[in-house]
Amino acid sequence: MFKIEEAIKLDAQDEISQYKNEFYLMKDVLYMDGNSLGLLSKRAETTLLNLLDSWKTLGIDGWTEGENPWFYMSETVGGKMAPLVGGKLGEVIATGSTTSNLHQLVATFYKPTGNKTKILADELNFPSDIYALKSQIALKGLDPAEHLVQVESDDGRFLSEDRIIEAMTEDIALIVLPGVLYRSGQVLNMEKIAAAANDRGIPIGFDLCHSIGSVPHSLHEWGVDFAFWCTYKHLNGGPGSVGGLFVHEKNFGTAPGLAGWFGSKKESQFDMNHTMDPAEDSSAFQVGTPHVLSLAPVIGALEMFDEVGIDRIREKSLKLTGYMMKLVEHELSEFGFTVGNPIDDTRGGHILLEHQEAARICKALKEAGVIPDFRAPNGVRLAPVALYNTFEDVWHTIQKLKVIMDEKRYEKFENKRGVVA
Ligand SMILES: Cc1ncc(COP(=O)(O)O)c(C=O)c1O
Ligand SMILES: Nc1c(O)cccc1C(=O)C[C@H](N)C(=O)O
Repeated sequence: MFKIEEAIKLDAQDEISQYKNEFYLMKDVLYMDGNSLGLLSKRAETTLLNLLDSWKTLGIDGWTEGENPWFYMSETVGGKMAPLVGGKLGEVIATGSTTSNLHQLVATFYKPTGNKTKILADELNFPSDIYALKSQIALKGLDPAEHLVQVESDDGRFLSEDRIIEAMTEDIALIVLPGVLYRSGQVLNMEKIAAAANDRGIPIGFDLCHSIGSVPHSLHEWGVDFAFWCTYKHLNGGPGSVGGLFVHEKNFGTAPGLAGWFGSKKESQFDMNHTMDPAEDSSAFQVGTPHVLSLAPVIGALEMFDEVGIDRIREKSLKLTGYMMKLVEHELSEFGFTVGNPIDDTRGGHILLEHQEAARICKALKEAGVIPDFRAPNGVRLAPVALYNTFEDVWHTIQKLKVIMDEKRYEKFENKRGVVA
């Protein structure tokens, strides 16, 4: 069970193991950071190079000609992401970044009126979301200290769905929550939470940065009003690759809070009228010219999700993290780690090991050829990725961590994070 032979056996049983050959794996490196920046695949590289070629050979005509006409790319890539979030065609658009999409969606769906003026969030979400929510509240002339309600966590790791639902009181005008928590990897029961929000008539949106490409979603069926995400983590779209958003078709026709000409109907966009004629679907929530160079690699990266399907990815991901947790328990029990992720199937695509020396343990792991990431104040996140990591990678990672702990190799580093952790 704990010997390398077990890892070799598990790899031999893995039906999607061939996909690791699609990626540029770094030499002598065990890459466990797909939840911050996924690796480059050959297909993503190809679609990026093809895009450059279309610019080279077509110039301005690249907007409407060539393999992937730029004018329609946001819609076509959105369509390819739709199965990953359980959206219908037209409900998903590739655009913006996580934070800019959140701004767009809050500007659209946050309509404080009468006593209903507050936004419900949580105290564990990624800081950028909280900054955006506070600034949107301030833009309405309201005080964020009073109008942002953050559901508390008992242990700093997990949120209780029941507590979230209890906080959906009369004064809540909008709800924004993560699908998977960025530190602990807890998968929130989005279906249950969305049903409660729908019952109370409160618009609800989810940040899917850590869940898209890692866990399946059925946003349309669950009645979620909107969602937003990045494509550079589990989708392997590259640093700064274009993000995405979902708007449920029940909300089509809602005027975009932040308007811009790329939100227009395609056929009238170039009429140059000063009265906007917004698209009838999620396209309406685009603002300016798409960042086509940062969108191009996403096309190739998504092909593999289409071929494999999110259910098989989730199945392997759970096996990888399950195997990793067993090894942690067996090999690292004497070194003072606490497993900070859910141990059952409500964990997402990574595990979180908490330790007071976490910052320098991460540095020692990097020195030993393992790429983790550190999350303040005490977290080592390890994300074995279904498309390119193996069970052997997991085995070697834990063996290396054991040596680091056993020989206290982390002691030569300062217990302080780097500029980009
Ligand atoms: C959950 C979550 N929300 C928001 C962000 C911010 O995303 P962006 O920099 O793409 O706006 C990140 C990561 O960067 C994240 O993990
Ligand atoms: N977006 C990032 C960046 O620009 C640099 C380094 C890391 C990131 C990340 O995405 C971090 C990620 N949101 C997290 O969960 O911590």
